[in-house]
Amino acid sequence: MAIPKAELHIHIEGTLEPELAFHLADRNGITLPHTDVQALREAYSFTDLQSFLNLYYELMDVLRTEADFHGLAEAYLTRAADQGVRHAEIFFDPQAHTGRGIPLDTVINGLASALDTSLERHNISTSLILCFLRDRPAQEAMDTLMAARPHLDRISAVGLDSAEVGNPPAKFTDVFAAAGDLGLRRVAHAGEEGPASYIWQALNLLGVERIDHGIRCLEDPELVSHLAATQIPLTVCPFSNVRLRAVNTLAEHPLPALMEAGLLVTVNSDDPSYFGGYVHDNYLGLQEHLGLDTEQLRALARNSFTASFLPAERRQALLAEVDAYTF
Ligand code: HPA
Ligand SMILES: [Zn+2]
Repeated sequence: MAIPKAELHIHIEGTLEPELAFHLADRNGITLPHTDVQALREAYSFTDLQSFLNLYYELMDVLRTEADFHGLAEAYLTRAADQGVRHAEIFFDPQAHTGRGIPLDTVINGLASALDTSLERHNISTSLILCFLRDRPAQEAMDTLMAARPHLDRISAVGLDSAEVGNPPAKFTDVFAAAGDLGLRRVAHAGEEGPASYIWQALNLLGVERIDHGIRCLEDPELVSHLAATQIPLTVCPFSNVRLRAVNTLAEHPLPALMEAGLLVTVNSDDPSYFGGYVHDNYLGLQEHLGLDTEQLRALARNSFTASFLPAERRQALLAEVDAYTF
C-alpha cells in the first residue's frame, strides 16, 4: 500500500478519464470531436496552461446530470484510495458548468453524494473547494459565491484557478473578502505561470492560507523567506508543471530547492487524467527523477496533512500513520 497522504490540489474535472468521457458522451447523446479514446489521449500534448484549459473545458461538456458528477467523483475516489490518499480537498469549477446551463445544485449535489460516503467506502475524508475562474469577470465570481450560500456546509474553502497571466489575484479582492466573511477558508493558484508578485497579492490582498503551485516564488528571495517564516504551504504539482511546460523536465523540477529553503511543500496531481499520473505516481516520479529518498517522501506525506484543513484529531491520527509507515 502506498504511503498515507492528503491530496490538496486536485481539480475534480481534471480526473475525467477519456474512457469515462466517452461513456458519458454516449449516455448523454453527445458527439465528441475525437474519434476514440486513443485519439483523445493523443490530444493530451500541451504547450502551456491555456492549451490544456482549452481541452479541459471542452471535455467537461459530457458532464450534464447529478449522476455524471457523482460518477466522476466516485471514479476519482476509487483511484485515490489505491494511491494511499486518506484525505482530499477537492477543487471544482462551478462557473465552467453554470456557464453552459448546468444548475449549480446539479453539480454540488452530484459531487457531494459521492463525497458523503467516501470515508466509509474508501477510507478517505473529503471536502470541496469552490474555485472561481480568474479569466471571468470578478462580478461573476461574486454571483457564484452568493449562489453557493445554501451549500456552504459542504464547502470548506474558495480557490482561484484558470488562465493566470493577466488575471492577477487583486481582481478578486472583494469576493475573497466576502468568502472570508462567510467563514470560508481561502487558497489561490499563484506563481504557476504568473510572476512572484501574484503570490504576494494572493497573500496580502486575498488572505489565502495556502498557495497552489507557487513555484515561481523562487524568483523572489524575500518571498521565499516570508513563506519559510510563515510556513504558508505550497501545493506543488510536478507532473503538471512538466506537462504544461512551466518546468522542462522532472529532473529539473525546483521541488528540492523549495524543500531546502525550508518551505512547507506538498505534492499533488492537479489534473491527473491529463498529466500522466495520480498523486502517488508523482511521488514515485520524484523518487526516480530527482532521487528523493524514502524519508523525504515521508516528509512530503507529513506536510500534506500539516497543510490540510483537517480538524486536529484526525490530522494527528493520520500523521501517526505516516510515521509508522514502512516502505
Ligand atoms: O493547473 C491549473 N492551473 C490553473 N487552472 C486550472 N484548472 C485546472 N487545472 C488548472
Ligand atoms: Zn490546479
